[in-house]
Amino acid sequence: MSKVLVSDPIDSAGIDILSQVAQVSVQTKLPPEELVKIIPEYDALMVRSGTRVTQEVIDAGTHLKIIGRAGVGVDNIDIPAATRRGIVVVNSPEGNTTAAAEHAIALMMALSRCIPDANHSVKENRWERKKFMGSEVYKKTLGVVGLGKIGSHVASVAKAMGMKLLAYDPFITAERAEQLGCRLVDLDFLFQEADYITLHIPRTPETTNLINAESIGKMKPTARIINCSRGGIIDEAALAVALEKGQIAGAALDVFETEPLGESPLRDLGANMILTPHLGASTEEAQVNVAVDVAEQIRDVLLGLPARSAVNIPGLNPNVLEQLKPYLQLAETLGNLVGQIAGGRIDKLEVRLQGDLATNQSQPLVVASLKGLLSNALRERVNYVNASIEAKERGIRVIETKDASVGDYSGSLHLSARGSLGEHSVTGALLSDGEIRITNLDGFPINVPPSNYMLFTLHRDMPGIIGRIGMLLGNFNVNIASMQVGRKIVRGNAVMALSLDDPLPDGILQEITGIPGIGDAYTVNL
Ligand SMILES: NC(=O)c1ccc[n+]([C@@H]2O[C@H](COP(=O)([O-])OP(=O)(O)OC[C@H]3O[C@@H](n4cnc5c(N)ncnc54)[C@H](O)[C@@H]3O)[C@@H](O)[C@H]2O)c1
Ligand SMILES: O=C(O)[C@H](O)COP(=O)(O)O
Repeated sequence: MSKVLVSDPIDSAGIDILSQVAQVSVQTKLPPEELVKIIPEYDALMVRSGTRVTQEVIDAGTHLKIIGRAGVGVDNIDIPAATRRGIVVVNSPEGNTTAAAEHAIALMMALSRCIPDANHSVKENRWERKKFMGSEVYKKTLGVVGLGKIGSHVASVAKAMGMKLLAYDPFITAERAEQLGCRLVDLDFLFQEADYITLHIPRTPETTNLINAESIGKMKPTARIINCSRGGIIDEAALAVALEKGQIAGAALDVFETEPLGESPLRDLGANMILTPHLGASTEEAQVNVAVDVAEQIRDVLLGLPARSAVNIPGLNPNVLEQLKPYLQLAETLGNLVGQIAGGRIDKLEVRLQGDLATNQSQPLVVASLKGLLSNALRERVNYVNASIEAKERGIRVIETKDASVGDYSGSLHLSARGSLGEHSVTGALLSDGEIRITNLDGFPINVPPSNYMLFTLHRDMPGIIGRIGMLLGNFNVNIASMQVGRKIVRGNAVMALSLDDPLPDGILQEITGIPGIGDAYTVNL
């Protein structure tokens, strides 16, 4: 039975799902060295933001197939290290969107009405009505930095509260912003005009310290900043100085450069600074959502099924995956086949999507073809995660082409590989029942299903060849399941494709190529 380590607090709904297929061990607050020590035992690791999944952890996790992040941000996981090792990393891109957006709104309201300090004051037996004079958000301008899932939700709630909305997001269109009731503006304009600035962006080199002394200097003295996205996007020292000096009116932070927040000047500020301990996703609903979402994906991957929200499988978004699922197996089979025929070191692979298939995204089929191709050398070590990297490291040049013209099949996939045994090509298609057919080999039309053991010959189309091959295989006690010849002209060159019930014994290829008229022969195991 597979083993899953859960190293952060995860809702029991997720643990129940994992327990259907695996032995689950929940061990939170593990010191890093302890995690490295125990991780070799596990097939899967499930975390939130509390566990740092470093390269050391990943390298030690020799059995790891999947790392699941029950949440959005995967910045605590070394994704390149996981990708190199072929470990799929999944997250829950939408499970806590509402929770995080509502927390941002809650912080904005708490800031505008001094709620935390007023609460504290009453509990301390004071009644300071004058001290906690608030300001309304109605008709104020909210600047949303990052108009993705959470930013959009915040915008729609703020709009309902009567706020005017500005947005900065270099990756969305003005039309999309308009649909959300926002005016897309440049960052400086947003800083200058906004009464409230809310951040909903990932931490990247571009966004690190986006809010700093200089950008704060552009803001109104009445401006208030909310950060419910990632620590490090605000220069905390600069913010503390600005609040101390009254350069801006307030800030509310849920996330910090270092978590848990250690010694910090932010702690010394008054009602103009609200701090929460990374609570954006901490609602009962969000925790069930993310736990179920990620546990289901871990379960599926452990059962050999694809994950719907893998962050390190390029081009495989859930919708595309669903649509292309039958073709992925076709691509993998053809990749495997052409890899064995081309043989040895492959330096070029052309992947051509033909007919109806040409309307699809090619990337997933390229990855699947590479996985099949490389499985000859790398066996189970190659998967959808690392196939492209492995191909690149082996110097395989990949050419993707599309040809919308329809041939014998409405949609087909053509692979051509150049290897140490020459350049070979194979085409395949799916029948209406989803069955795979190999429809062409090296330009010769055939129509054979793939099978475990296959033999292909390139020969002269002349009497006696088929019989002699049949005799030879019979002598070696190899049973022929099906046989087909593909030729372009009578008595010209031809291809023979045989599906066999038994593996071909060593040395038989030499005897086959010794038959007069046979040029080349290839054994293929699919
Ligand atoms: N506090 C919490 O507990 C909590 C919970 C969930 C998510 N988050 C964090 O919130 C952030 C937003 O999450 P999301 O689900 O909305 O992500 P998302 O990917 O849906 O949206 C992010 C948006 O930021 C935009 N963006 C990227 N770089 C930008 C830049 N340089 N300037 C402006 N915009 C930029 C993107 O175009 C995108 O629209 C993430 O950092 C996520 O990790 C925090
Ligand atoms: O990226 C996220 O999903 C949030 O930061 C939530 O993190 P958490 O799961 O540790 O609460």
